[in-house]
Amino acid sequence: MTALLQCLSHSPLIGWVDPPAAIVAEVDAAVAGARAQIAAFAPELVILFAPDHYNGFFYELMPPFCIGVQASAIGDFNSAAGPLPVPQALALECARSVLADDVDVAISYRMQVDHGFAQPLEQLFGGLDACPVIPVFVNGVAPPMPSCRAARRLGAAIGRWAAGCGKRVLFVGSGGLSHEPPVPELINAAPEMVEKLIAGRNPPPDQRAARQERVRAAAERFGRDGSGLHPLNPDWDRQLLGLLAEADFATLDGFDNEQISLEAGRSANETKAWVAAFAAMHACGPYRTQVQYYRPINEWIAGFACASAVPLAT
Ligand SMILES: O=C(O)CCc1cccc(O)c1O
Ligand SMILES: [Fe+2]
Repeated sequence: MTALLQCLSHSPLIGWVDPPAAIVAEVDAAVAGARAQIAAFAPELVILFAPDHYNGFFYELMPPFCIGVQASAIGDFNSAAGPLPVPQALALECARSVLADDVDVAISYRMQVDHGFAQPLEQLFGGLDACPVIPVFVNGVAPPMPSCRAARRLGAAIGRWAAGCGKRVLFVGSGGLSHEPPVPELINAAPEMVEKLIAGRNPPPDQRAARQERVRAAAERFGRDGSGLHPLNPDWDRQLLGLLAEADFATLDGFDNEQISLEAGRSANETKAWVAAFAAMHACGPYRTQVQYYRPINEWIAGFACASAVPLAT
């Protein structure tokens, strides 16, 4: 087996605003299963698709997609901080191949990433530096956003490169599913916030703390009585999981960003990281998907899912 896929929702609220212990235990068991499957596979390279939440990417220059050639995690909430072990030559080779395939992607030699990247690496590997990783930013938060179709085409191009790179590759997708946490928005923002969204790298600690406290308070309320935020949408989540499992990229290509936001919350656009990861896996051959876990978890503001995929022919 030379390819494996693991997708999972992220939430920085894990450990901050938790659902009942039995639910936390369910998620822990699902993640432990994913870890064991990955350990048995022993990946030589991780290609990690994930969004950002105005921690590393800003409107000063907001690409739809970006491959990190050098990258570090900023450590928001309680996520790990520090450099990611990016194999530079491989990341460049990947970018070159994708661009030669007529799929445009930015590259960065100073990519900053947040919990969207750090959390899956911590959950699946116990830390940031366990395995070489090519981080791929997918803009799932800052409008105007790339389409599902563009995410699928990016993933497929990366998958075609990965299929020929001679390594055991683990594709990881991070984010979603349905949710709408209180991420700031450029539209209607006050001038001070506008500046932060355009050029807000490395904010002072008190500003970061205030922002995190806003998210925490919203999660507490949403967890208590389901109020204050766009409701999670289990039907939408299950439909998405079904389409990914069936590799029905034709239907996924037809998803519209506005419609996603209306039905499943604005941050459901993060699930393009899943679409890209599954498309990459699909480029390596037919696969079989296992949904290891799903539950809408208000306390974490997330339709929370774990799904893996293995090649059919093994
Ligand atoms: O950083 C932020 O402000 C948003 C944090 C956040 C909360 C819940 C679910 C998420 O997927 C997420 O990213
Ligand atoms: Fe997120």
